[in-house]
Amino acid sequence: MEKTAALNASFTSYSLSFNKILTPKNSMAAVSFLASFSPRIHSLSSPFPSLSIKPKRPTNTFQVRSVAAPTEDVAGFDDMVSGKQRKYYMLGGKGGVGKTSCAASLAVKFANNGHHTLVVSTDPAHSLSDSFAQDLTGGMLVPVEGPDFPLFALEINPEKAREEFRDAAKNNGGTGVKDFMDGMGLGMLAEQLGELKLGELLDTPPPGLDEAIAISKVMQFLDSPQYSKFTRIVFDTAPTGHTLRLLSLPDFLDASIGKILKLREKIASATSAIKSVFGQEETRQNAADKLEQLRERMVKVRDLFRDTDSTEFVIVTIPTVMAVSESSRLRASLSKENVPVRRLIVNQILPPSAFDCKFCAVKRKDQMRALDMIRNDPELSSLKLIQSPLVDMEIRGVPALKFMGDFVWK
Ligand SMILES: Nc1ncnc2c1ncn2[C@@H]1O[C@H](COP(=O)(O)OP(=O)(O)OP(=O)(O)O)[C@@H](O)[C@H]1O
Repeated sequence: MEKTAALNASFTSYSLSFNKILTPKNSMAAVSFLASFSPRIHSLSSPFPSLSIKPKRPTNTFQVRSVAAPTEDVAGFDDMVSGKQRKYYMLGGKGGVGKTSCAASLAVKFANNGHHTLVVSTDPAHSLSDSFAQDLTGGMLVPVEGPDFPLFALEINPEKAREEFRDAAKNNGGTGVKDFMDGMGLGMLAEQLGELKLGELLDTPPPGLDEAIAISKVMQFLDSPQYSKFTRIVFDTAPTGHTLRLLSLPDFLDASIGKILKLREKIASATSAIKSVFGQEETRQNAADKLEQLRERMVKVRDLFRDTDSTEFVIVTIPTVMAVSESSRLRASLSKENVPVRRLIVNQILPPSAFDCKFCAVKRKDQMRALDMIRNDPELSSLKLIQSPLVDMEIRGVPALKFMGDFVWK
């Protein structure tokens, strides 16, 4: 009975209805996490000065109090949420640091604050479904149940799409390729692939083709009027390497298409007289126009990712030397690509404790060293630092994501 009562733990100042996800086991875990923010410990070493918990007397309910602190507005969420113009947030970083959890919690928070929100995963190893504890697979927009305003999720599997593309190329000698590429919003590229025999290159795909398919699919959705209502788009990106290819691809395509177009012009001027005799001039012109359209679309994507007014890349990391080093390189690459970065989430920081075991004490020291490294890193020190605690339960499902969102996105 006592455990059942604990299930009803109420986290009042967060207005958190956590009951749906609490089992007797993890409810105690939640309680122990929250209890670790006791005011006494907080005054010693808490890296989260705005949080403290005060267990109520013997009533089996717990209360998290939000204590006013100068750095209360750590993430600057008010700024992120304000305005109805469409904004894009891309969350990226090293594998396993918590990108999906941070992206999903941000999407839930946007949706709970009045935005029609879309969360997109471009990571071939998707975990959005796991994070939301709902089946979001299928490559289409799927509504997420729970938030106050509509939240949709889209899991794109670029590698699978490429496989399908390659199979279509083999089986249908090109026609199936066009149908498939049309479906992906890349019909004009298919024509070029056919004409230039680029299809053969799929056995050794050009860098970034997977990401091209991912971008193209998202743009296809967002271009259509029925999706114009989405005012916040959150990308849960693949680990660092993929992300950088994704960002540099529009430039790569822009350059290649530019070259192809020039080449075509030269060939065209030499052969147009002959071709027009055989009635092929119109087809050639049509294909060139479509290629130009693709180029323009990619330029649009590239500009979007670099638009400081509408786009922001949020780096997620953990307090280890390796992760911080990778984040620093990522920031440098993003700066080179002119992608706006303002925030750095340091996730999975050990919560304060008065009684560290030897393991925890060593770990904590390591984490503090990594945090110092961030403060002294030329690429990272200027970013808004968002510190997110390691919680001793799995963050799964909308109520848990809301819970995480409330301490990360303040
Ligand atoms: N602050 C946290 N406290 C405790 N567990 C966390 C925290 N953040 C994330 N996790 C857990 O860590 C695991 C990995 O998180 P997540 O899937 O969000 O990472 P990721 O960076 O997206 O991983 P991948 O690179 O594999 O896609 C999950 O089990 C998640 O619940």
